[in-house]
Amino acid sequence: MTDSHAAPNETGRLCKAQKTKVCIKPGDALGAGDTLLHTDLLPPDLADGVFTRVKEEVAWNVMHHRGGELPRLVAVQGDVAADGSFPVYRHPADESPELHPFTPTVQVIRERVQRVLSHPVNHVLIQLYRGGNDYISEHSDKTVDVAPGSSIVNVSLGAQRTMTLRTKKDVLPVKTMVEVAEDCAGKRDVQRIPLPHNSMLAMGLATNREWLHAIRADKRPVSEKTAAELAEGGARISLTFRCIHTFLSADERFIWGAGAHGKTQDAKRPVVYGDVEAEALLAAFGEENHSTVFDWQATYGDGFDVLHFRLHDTIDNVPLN
Ligand SMILES: O=C(O)CCC(=O)C(=O)O
Ligand SMILES: [Fe+2]
Repeated sequence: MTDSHAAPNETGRLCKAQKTKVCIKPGDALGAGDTLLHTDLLPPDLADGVFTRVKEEVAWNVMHHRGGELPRLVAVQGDVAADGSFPVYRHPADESPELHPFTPTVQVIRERVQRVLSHPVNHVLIQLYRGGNDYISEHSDKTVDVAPGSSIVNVSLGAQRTMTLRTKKDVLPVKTMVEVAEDCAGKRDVQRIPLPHNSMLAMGLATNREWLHAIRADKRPVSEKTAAELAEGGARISLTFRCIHTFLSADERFIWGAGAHGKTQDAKRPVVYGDVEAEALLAAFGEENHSTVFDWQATYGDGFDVLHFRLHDTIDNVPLN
C-alpha cells in the first residue's frame, strides 16, 4: 500500500524536463536555503552502537493508515510534564502511537540536537525503515502544532538512505501549452540528499512550505549498494524531532496551546472527536501539502481542538505527515 498519494498532476506529461540537482555536501544550503545537513552529530563514543541501543529501547508499533499497514515501524516520545501533560503532533492518520517519555539514548540524541539548533525540541517521531522496501511517501510536514520559526530535525542512524526534496507544484495559471511547459521545467527542482549514519538534517519551515520530501523505496540489488547503504542489514532509524506548541492533559481530555483554541493551559478546552472540525483540519492539512504560499495564521491561527480523525471518503488523498 501507499500511505500517501501525490495529487493527480493534470499537466504531468508536460513536466518531465525538471531540473535535478544532486546535493551531497554537508553545509550546503538545501531546499529553500533554510535547511542544513550536519554530519557526525554524536561523538564517536556515543555514536558507537547507537543504532542498536535505540532499536532495543524503543517500543515499536505497526501502524495503519487508510486501512493498510505503514511501510515502516513507528514510535513517539516526548517531554512529559510533572502533571502528566505532553506535546501533541497532529497529522492525518487512522491511529497514532501512544507517547512515551524520552528513553535514555533518545534523550542523549535530543540533547545533541538542541545544542546544534537554537531552540528546544520536545517531541520525536521515531521510525524504523526495516530495509530498502520501507519508505515514506512525498509530503510536507503538517505544522498546526509546530512552533513558528523552529526547524524540523531528522536524525539518521544505521543504513544510509536518500531524502528526495521536490518543489511543490502550485496551481498553474491558465496559459498557452508552451508557457505551461516552460513553467513546469523552471519550477520543479529536485534535490537528493544522502543521509549518512549519525547525521542530522535540520529542515526550515520555508523548505517545508515550498518543497515536498520523501524517503523513496530503494529496490536496487545489494551489488549496487555502498557499504554505508548496507550498514545494519539495510535498516535505518530516523528520529524526527519537533518543537511542539500544542499540549494534551494526561487523561487526553483537554487540549491547549498555539494550535488549539485555548492558547494557555488555563484556557484549555475539551478535546473534540472527529466530525466537522476533523473535516476542517484535514482540509487544511491537504492545503498545506499543496500550497507554497500557505498562511499558517490564516489557516491554523484560530486553533483546532480535534484529536482523532476518521478519514471520510470525501477527504481523499491527504498524505500522512
Ligand atoms: O525518515 C526521515 O528522515 C523522514 C521522516 C519524515 O519525513 C517525517 O516523519 O515526517
Ligand atoms: Fe516529513
